[in-house]
Amino acid sequence: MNDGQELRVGIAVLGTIGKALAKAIDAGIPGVRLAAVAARNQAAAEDWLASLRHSPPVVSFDAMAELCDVVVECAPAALLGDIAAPVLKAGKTIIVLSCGALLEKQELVELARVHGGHIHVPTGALLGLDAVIAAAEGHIRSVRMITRKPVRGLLGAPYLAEHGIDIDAIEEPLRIFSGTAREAATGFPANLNVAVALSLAGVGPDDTHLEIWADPALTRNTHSIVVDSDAARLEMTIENIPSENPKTGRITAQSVVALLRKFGAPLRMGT
Ligand SMILES: NC(=O)C1=CN([C@@H]2O[C@H](COP(=O)(O)OP(=O)(O)OC[C@H]3O[C@@H](n4cnc5c(N)ncnc54)[C@H](OP(=O)(O)O)[C@@H]3O)[C@@H](O)[C@H]2O)C=CC1
Ligand SMILES: O=C([O-])CC(=O)C(=O)O
Repeated sequence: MNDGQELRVGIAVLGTIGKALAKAIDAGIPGVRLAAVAARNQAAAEDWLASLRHSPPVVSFDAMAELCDVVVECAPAALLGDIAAPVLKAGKTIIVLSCGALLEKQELVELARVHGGHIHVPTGALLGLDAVIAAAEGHIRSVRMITRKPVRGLLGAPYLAEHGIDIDAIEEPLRIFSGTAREAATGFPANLNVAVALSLAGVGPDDTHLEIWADPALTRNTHSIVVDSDAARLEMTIENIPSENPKTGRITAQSVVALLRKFGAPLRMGT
């Protein structure tokens, strides 16, 4: 925090989630200020930001770590290390949406530990992480998730090309993947962050089982989870309305807004 105890937030980068977040912060979250934004096309970003009430500077990832207390990573997964490392080296907090990439970047957790920084994975497009985290304080016997997505929410995933799976013209639901959250993170880096978030909250990426279905009749990204533990059995489903990016549910940005609001709130709900 700076002297005024105002939380200075940075957004990296200005895609679908980034823009929704920038608008929400600009509209007003008590105690929170949009202090900087990173984007690869500086001129386009400055153009877009000019419509905000308070337009922040467009800066590099390194400068963002200096200017902000908290940085929200909402970029392609391949950029996670470049965005997070300077933030963590500065002992600050990074909110990570491309959490699938964290599995291959465990050194970031060590950086956070050494420098007193924090990595926060929000609930994002999922539900129930609070209950899964609580269940993990006891013994979880199994975690299973079934994801069903419209075809356009899955197109472009490397797993499809690697396995010669063509979903363009399917007319019936097709199971395209069955495996662990870790395998899904590699095969679907832009589509299944939620499975990795669930795994990190619960029993880890190698013991969290996942099926992915492409369903041409669906309009929503749907995740159904069953957790069996010695404290509770959880059964939960979320049907996400896609944003402008068909891979990304609208609720994802709202999850981060809710988290930022919590940082400054006298009454904080949830685990
Ligand atoms: N944890 C969760 O629950 C969820 C996580 N996600 C993840 O959040 C991340 C962001 O999602 P979303 O906002 O929908 O993604 P978008 O595709 O809408 O935005 C990505 C942005 O990244 C920019 N970009 C691409 N390459 C570079 C680069 N080399 N340097 C700087 N910027 C670059 C693009 O810029 P340009 O406009 O110039 O092309 C674009 O603006 C993704 O990794 C997604 O998988 C999404 C949903 C849920
Ligand atoms: O997992 C993701 O990255 C996104 C997702 O499924 C959703 O928005 O429903």
